Amino acid sequence: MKVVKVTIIGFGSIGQGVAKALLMKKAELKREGIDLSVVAITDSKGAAIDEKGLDLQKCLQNKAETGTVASKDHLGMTGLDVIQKIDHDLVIEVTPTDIQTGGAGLINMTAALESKKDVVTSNKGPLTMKFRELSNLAEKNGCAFKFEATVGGAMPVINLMNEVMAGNEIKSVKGIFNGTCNYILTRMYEEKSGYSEILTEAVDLGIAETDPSYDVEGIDTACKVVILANAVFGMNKTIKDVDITGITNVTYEALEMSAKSGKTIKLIGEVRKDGKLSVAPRLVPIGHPLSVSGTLNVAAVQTDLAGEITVTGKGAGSLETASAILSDIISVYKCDCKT
Ligand SMILES: NC(=O)C1=CN([C@@H]2O[C@H](COP(=O)(O)OP(=O)(O)OC[C@H]3O[C@@H](n4cnc5c(N)ncnc54)[C@H](OP(=O)(O)O)[C@@H]3O)[C@@H](O)[C@H]2O)C=CC1
Ligand SMILES: N[C@@H](CC=O)C(=O)O
Ligand code: NA
Repeated sequence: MKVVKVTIIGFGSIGQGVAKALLMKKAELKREGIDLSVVAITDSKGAAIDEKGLDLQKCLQNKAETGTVASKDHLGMTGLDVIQKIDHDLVIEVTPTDIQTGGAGLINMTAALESKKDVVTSNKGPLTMKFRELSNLAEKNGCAFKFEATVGGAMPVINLMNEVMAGNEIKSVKGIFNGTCNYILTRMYEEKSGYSEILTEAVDLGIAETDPSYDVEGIDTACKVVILANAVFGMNKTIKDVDITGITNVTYEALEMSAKSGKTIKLIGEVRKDGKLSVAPRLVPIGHPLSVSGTLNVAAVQTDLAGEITVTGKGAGSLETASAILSDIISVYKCDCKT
């Protein structure tokens, strides 16, 4: 069994979730013929490196106790340094989403693919800005580029439409793609309060974006709509192509009035085959498949052969999102000629 050498770039909620999932699933992965060795982890302060394989439990402990995973001798070392200097096969890129410049994620993914490393990511910024360029680079260099975790967290949606439902024409997809907004709308109604009070709870749960205005202003949902449009429908869209309204103007009174007529308000993202992309709060009948609560996400996919398929699952969260990353890793290395 070949050892797959891995780096984790970003060690916040998701990076730590990945480390925990790898610890929990080591034996199962080996049974699938996959022996993963994490040789470097970085956060904003530096890196931990061991070319023979890091002790993940120790890395989690160091992060909890000192605020950084970095060892004293690798303080200041960046994700890019690690990608360029350390011998490895797979980059798990989980730095913050930045849709202004693509952030460190775009630099890291480009460098990884240019040096023929596989990339698995939950970072939406680079895919929202440069999906086609990154996919082409991966193809040109024979690398895997997998991103199930970028849309709907643990909820299978990209691989569902591209792989499991192969043969179907996908006509449209719509649903709830932001766990933070769904949690806030659910809790606002329960607590009779405004969105800003509940936002703090979502931040504490580790589900909000590093900049939570991305969540409540609908930008995060718009990123996911763009990724679905490009990765599933073969479009070439950016965030400028999405009509976006967030939840900042939704009040408790509006939720209460909707409930009186048997409806609830949900932030719905939609991709239509005619190219129309939208994000907006919409009225959904209580009990309808799209009226899921809390951090749940949901996607209703319209197809020509299968009709409507609806999936739901945790759209955010540390271990939940790590599960989508793990399933992408397994799909790359199980029965793969690379190993
Ligand atoms: N949280 C969730 O439920 C989900 C998140 N995502 C996406 O996953 C990604 C990670 O999210 P999450 O873990 O919640 O974010 P966090 O803010 O919790 O963690 C981000 C991590 O990246 C590190 N970091 C920041 N800048 C850099 C940099 N320039 N180079 C290297 N590391 C850097 C931070 O360092 P430090 O620790 O030192 O601050 C931190 O470790 C984001 O793109 C997000 O959109 C996707 C699905 C669900
Ligand atoms: N902040 C996002 C995290 C997952 O993409 C959300 O709340 O859905
Ligand atoms: Na997903």
